[in-house]
Amino acid sequence: MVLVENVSITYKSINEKTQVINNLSLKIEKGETLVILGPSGCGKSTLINALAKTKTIESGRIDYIQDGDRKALSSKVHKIGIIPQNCGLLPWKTVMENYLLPLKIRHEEINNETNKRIEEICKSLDIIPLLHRYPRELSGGQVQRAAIARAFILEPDLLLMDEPFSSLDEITREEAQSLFLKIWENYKPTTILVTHSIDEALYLGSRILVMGTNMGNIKYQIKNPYFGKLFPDEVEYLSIKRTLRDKLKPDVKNKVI
Ligand SMILES: Nc1ncnc2c1ncn2[C@@H]1O[C@H](COP(=O)(O)OP(=O)(O)OP(=O)(O)O)[C@@H](O)[C@H]1O
Repeated sequence: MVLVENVSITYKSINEKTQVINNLSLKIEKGETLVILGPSGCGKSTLINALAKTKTIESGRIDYIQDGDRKALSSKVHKIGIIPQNCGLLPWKTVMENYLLPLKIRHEEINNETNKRIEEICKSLDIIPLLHRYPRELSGGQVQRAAIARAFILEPDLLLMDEPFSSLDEITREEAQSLFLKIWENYKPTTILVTHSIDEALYLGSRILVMGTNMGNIKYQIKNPYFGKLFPDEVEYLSIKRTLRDKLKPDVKNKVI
């Protein structure tokens, strides 16, 4: 489980300070897919960066709790997988080299089991023939599938996804989302997904949060019993969609202090 407690983040420039996240508290249960929806600029990517430990928090704490053992979330201790919007693959390394690098950085032994896991994941995402290509030699959909594979090969304790499918056309996006779900079902990592798409939230999220303009304020949340499936009742689907759209309407701007 990941616990975000009273976290605040402010960006400071020469002329101003912008408080983006204000006293945010969140609990992400083990094995859930938490989707965060919120108006543009409310701080979703900032939160993902804080969880990925690439943005320092100003106050509060982010902890990882496993079997009653509570530790500060750390990329040195915990495996944090990231699927960003721009794929995040290093352009000067082949797809396979991109997969091996995070394991080498963590000093993990690359043994038969690792090779089997890589093969299994790549097979289910249909990217075996692409393993020796460079990212620039792949289509947009292939790049995104390669990035999904990289995150799962790490066997992440926490999987972070920042608008991972937003650059894809509709058909490719649906295909990548289904492949993602198929592989997610096998590993069920604790997942946080940021998206602008209500349809994507309802397809991939077991719980959906709508944040206010100044993130810290959770405006609305629902559990989604149909995640990964089609809603059995279209009227119910449209009604939930309408509610989420209403809750997403922006309120006040980020506070300049
Ligand atoms: N490096 C930075 N320096 C100063 N302000 C920043 C910086 N990065 C982001 N911001 C500001 O912080 C706020 C939150 O940005 P963030 O990218 O987290 O929002 P978001 O909710 O992910 O937006 P979007 O949905 O449009 O991607 C925005 O007002 C943005 O202008």
